[in-house]
Amino acid sequence: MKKYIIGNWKMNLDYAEAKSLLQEVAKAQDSFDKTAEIVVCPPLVYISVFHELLKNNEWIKLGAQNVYCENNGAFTGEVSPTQLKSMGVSYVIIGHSERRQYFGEDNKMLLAKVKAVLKQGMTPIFCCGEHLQVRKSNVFKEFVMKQIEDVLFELSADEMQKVIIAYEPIWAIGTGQTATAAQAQEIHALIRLRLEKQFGAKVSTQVPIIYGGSMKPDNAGELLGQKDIDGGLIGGASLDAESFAAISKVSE
Ligand SMILES: O=C(CO)COP(=O)(O)O
Repeated sequence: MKKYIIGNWKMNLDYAEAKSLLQEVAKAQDSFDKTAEIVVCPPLVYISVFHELLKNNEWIKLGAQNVYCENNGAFTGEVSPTQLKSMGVSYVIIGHSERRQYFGEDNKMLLAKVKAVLKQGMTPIFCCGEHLQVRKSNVFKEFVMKQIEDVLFELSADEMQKVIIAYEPIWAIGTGQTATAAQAQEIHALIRLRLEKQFGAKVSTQVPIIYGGSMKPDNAGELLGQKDIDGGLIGGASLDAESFAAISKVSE
């Protein structure tokens, strides 16, 4: 399966910085793995300018960090799937732990968002992952499986095969403490097994399961070398064009 290298810029960079980072990434094309799908998810406010800037660029795909579940109406401050679609967005991150934690997004909302994004022909990147406390309690596997079952098992097999799953252990996000390749692979394999039981082998082998949490050029090789790790959702290291490119390259 093709590797997915996805940069989540979160709420970082002013416009001048964001534009110059995008230009640096575009200039570094030769340093990226040509066979990987490269996606950048800037803050929403830059999406329309990035759409323009990427007009003649075929290899960098545009992603959004969030979306609302309705296409239009009186939802002050929200942005809809159709609006993102019209700005050339192909990927949408849904259920990032920061949105679950700080904005109280629950399973019902996440399912509505996943469905709304699929309806517009965009790819949801559905995030799951446990807190340190849960990891220590030893029920972390059940916890992560439940996050997936509660939302994604409401989809049809046809819908499911159009979703990317991102496993992001919360204790590894922005902490510099990455999961070991074995820890990540263990959960990825389990997710794939659950997908197979629910949706069949065809779907389970097709759904990309990517890892996020302090992925850097020096640990990406081992992580991306695991059988069930199909890419990375990269925060901090995606804010530097060279590191972002290097992460894609180590997986070649
Ligand atoms: O949350 C993440 C990506 O969505 C990971 O962030 P870091 O790579 O900064 O740990």
